Amino acid sequence: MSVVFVAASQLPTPFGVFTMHGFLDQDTGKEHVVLTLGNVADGKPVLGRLHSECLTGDALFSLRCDCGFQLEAALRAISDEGRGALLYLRQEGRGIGLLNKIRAYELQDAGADTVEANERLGFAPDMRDYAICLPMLEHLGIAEIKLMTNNPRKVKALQGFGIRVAQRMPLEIAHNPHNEKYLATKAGKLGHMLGEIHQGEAEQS
Ligand SMILES: Nc1nc2c(ncn2[C@@H]2O[C@H](COP(=O)(O)OP(=O)(O)OP(=O)(O)O)[C@@H](O)[C@H]2O)c(=O)[nH]1
Ligand SMILES: [Zn+2]
Repeated sequence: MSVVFVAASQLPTPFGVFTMHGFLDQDTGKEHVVLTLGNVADGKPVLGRLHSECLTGDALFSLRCDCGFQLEAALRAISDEGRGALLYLRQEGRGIGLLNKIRAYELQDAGADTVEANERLGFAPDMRDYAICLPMLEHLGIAEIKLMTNNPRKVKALQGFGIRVAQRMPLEIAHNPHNEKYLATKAGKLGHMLGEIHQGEAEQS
C-alpha cells in the first residue's frame, strides 16, 4: 500500500483540540487526514468514522446530502467520548471526483437518482476503495473500532482488512426536502441502514 504518514499537528475546533495526522497516497497523489482525540493506541476499541470527502456538504452547506451533518455529529460524538478517530478520506463523489459529482447532480436535477446518474456517466454506483484506511489505522495503532456509519460496506471492508468492528453505531441525520430522494436511494439501492426509510419505497417519486 502506498499511503505514507507525512506530518501531524494540533487542530483546535469547536469540538476540542484534535491531533491532525496527514497522509499521502503516493499512487494517486491524494492527501488524506485523520483527526484523533485522546489515546487511540491503547488497544481498546476506538470510536471511529470513515468520512468520505464531500466538498458541497462538508464545506458549502449543501442540503442535497447528509455529509456535513454527519461530519459534525461524528466530531461531537468523539468529543463527548474524549477519544476517537475520524478518517477524512479524499473520495469525493463516492470516488468519481467533484466535477463528475456536479455532472451527476445535473442529471439528478433532470430526474435521475444518484445511482442512475453515476451509471449514465459510465461509473459504478460507488467507486470507493477503503484499502487506503489500513496503513493509516496501522500507523495510529488502531486495531478495533466502534464505527459510526449507516453503510454496511464500510464495516465489511474494515473486517476484510483484519480490523475488528466492535460495534456499528448509526449516524442518522434529519431529513429535509432536498435530501429525501438521496436518502431513499441510499437505503433502496446502496444498502444503507436508514431506519426511517423503507427500502421498497425508494425512488417512487
Ligand atoms: N457520485 C455521487 N456522489 C455523491 C452524491 N451525493 C453524495 N455523494 C458523495 O457520497 C460520499 C458520501 O457517501 P454516502 O453514500 O452519503 O454515505 P456513506 O459514506 O456511504 O455512508 P455513511 O458512513 O453512513 O455516511 C461523499 O464522497 C459525497 O461526495 C451523488 O449524488 N453522486
Ligand atoms: Zn455529501
